[in-house]
Amino acid sequence: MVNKKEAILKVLGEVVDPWMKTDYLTARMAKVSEDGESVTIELGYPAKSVKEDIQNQVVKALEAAGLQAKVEVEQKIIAHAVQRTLKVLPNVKNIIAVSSGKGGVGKSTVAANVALALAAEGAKVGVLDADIYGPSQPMMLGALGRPMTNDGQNMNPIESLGLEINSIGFLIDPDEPMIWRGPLVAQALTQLLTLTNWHDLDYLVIDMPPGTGDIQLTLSQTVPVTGAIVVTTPQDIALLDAKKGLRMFQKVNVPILGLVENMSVFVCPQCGHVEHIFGEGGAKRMSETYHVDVLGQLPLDAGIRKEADSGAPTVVSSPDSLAGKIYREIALKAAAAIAKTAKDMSLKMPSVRVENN
Ligand SMILES: Nc1ncnc2c1ncn2[C@@H]1O[C@H](COP(=O)(O)OP(=O)(O)OP(=O)(O)O)[C@@H](O)[C@H]1O
Repeated sequence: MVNKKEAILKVLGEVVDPWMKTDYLTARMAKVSEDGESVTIELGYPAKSVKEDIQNQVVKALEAAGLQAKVEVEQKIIAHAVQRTLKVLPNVKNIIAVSSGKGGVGKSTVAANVALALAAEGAKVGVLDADIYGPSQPMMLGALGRPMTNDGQNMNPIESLGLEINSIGFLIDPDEPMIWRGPLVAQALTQLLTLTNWHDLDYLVIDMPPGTGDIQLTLSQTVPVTGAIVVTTPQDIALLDAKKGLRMFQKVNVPILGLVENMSVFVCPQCGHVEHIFGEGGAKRMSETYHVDVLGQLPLDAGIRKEADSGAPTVVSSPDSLAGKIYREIALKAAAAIAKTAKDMSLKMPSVRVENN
């Protein structure tokens, strides 16, 4: 006779997590007590807003199989693997690079909203503004002032809207043209990353400089990135650039968490008419060709611009708007995609030392 624990595990092997699209057994997220009286689902992504749905989903699946148990849903975010030649930072579990093939497609707006959405789901989140050409995170996130230092070497991030923030904008003169060469920029950004006193972050969202030149390539080789989000607009030319971005990350073995298509459609505020101003279906075609997910498609929306430019992005100022909902879905899908990547094993591996006796 099959005991209760085994029967429950069999059911959990058929219940698919809505964000990871994997069943709880395969994803190794389910724990069942020996007597089968209690079930714990340990999510690898922050999920405050969806925990209850997941709990109901599991309870219902068990009931349908004639089983009853106390079901709890918890979240435990761990560090995942980065490029083989690099090490995960000790105080940042996962780094998400938000990049775009060209400027002005809404990369910084997506980065800010995704960071806020992850924080709203219960994660500890930081933002590193590495966009040397237009550091806009301090303005978008209302992060005023300059990072202070206690020891003359490390900087304390600025705190705003529940996030820890540091920006290259604090260190450069925004009125001076940026003429640094790639290696110098990468060096400055790596220092900004490692010399900031991040406080045990689950995710650090990096707003990357736009483009796919040598600065971006050097960064993708020197910053320990867990996964990348590529932002694009539907225009063909932006998509061509986005393709270069995808290939760049694939070349350096950084998993692509997915694509975000920004300014996808225009919805007329007067009559509700939907217009595909910049063409239709580009991100979908690209996702099929490159086998990457589309995390979300955002409309061209005056609210998004106003909210971001006034220091309170959509996720905090209109969380229940359509755009707010799309940003939250993008963040959940990206975090779930990270949860599916390989764990960071570097702490578990003994360090090898060769000694001459
Ligand atoms: N979906 C949207 N609808 C309307 N306006 C938007 C949308 N997304 C972004 N914007 C606005 O477009 C402008 C450019 O966005 P953003 O700064 O995020 O782009 P970017 O790709 O980071 O540019 P760069 O890399 O050149 O700094 C901003 O004023 C922003 O508020």
